[in-house]
Amino acid sequence: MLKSLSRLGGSANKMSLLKHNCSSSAAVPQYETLAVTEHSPYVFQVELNRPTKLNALNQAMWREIGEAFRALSDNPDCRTVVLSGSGRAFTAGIDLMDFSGTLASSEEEDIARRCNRLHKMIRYFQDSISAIEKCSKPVICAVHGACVGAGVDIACSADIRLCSADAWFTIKEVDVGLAADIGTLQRLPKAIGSRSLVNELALTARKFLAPEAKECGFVSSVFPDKESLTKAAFEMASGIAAKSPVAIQMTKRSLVYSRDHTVDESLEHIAAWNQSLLQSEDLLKSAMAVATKGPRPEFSKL
Ligand SMILES: CC/C=C\C=C\CC(=O)SCCNC(=O)CCNC(=O)[C@H](O)C(C)(C)COP(=O)(O)OP(=O)(O)OC[C@H]1O[C@@H](n2cnc3c(N)ncnc32)[C@H](O)[C@@H]1OP(=O)(O)O
Repeated sequence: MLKSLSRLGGSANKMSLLKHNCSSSAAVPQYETLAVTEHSPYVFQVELNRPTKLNALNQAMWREIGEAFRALSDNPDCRTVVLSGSGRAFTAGIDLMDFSGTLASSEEEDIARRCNRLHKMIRYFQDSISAIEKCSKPVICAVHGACVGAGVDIACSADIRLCSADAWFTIKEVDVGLAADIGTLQRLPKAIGSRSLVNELALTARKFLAPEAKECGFVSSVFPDKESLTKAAFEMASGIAAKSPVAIQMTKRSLVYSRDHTVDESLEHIAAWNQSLLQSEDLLKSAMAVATKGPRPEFSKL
């Protein structure tokens, strides 16, 4: 087995020597409503950071979530992201004061122009939250306390959801006179098994607590408190970050693609990608380490 692995890796080994540690660290941008930090090598944290307003999403936060996840997607120093909230809640959803200001229109604005503006605004908010799903790096969403409205949109866009025992969720939109339009109605039915439960939660806006979130598969684990949740989220993130970034990023890409396509389309999708990625040095390094029971390999930045 080792002989055939080394044949496979002849050119990959040379490439590895040339490329190893060639790329330099990129600076982490600063944000008004988010705290973005490099927690440990290759692991970043994005913290919603308006704790006095329970991390309600104002205009700046809508903009910055999109900006931050697009930047992390392109940042070779980032391999996994933990997304959490500062203070006593994950988020209380859209900032209702800020939002009512956005909805107000001047008397000169006719219906067509108002519709045009609102359509753009909705698409802009959607793009911001979709940037989490489109981020090439896995995003682990760690929810504690309230997760309301737009918070559920955010959680639905993450790859892995964990929560603390005090977490509670509500698809609150119908209670504030809205049909949810930022992704929950599109993504939640694909995240949990029961269509009836999705419909019930969206139509009644009733709270669901951590045990129910776990039981229905919305979160994969519940931890006793925020501290243990955060610790577990970072342990998971570090474990993922230690693996081949080629393998991890392609796995995320394939999982997201497969959710929205047929099995046959998805098999062709991964075959088309893997005809290139099977030639990566990461495959050789990882397979060698497994075959020789050797130490975990280091991987070049991606
Ligand atoms: C195009 C549309 C795009 C997106 C649409 C998204 C839809 C949604 O997100 S719908 C959900 C909207 N959010 C809500 O309805 C939640 C409102 N908040 C609450 O119900 C409560 O705050 C709570 C989450 C149950 C927590 O209650 P409590 O523990 O008693 O804290 P409070 O004293 O109420 O709040 C503390 C502080 O935060 C401010 N705040 C809370 N939520 C919001 C919010 N959504 N928008 C703006 N501000 C909020 C609250 O006013 C307090 O601020 P003070 O300055 O201390 O008064």
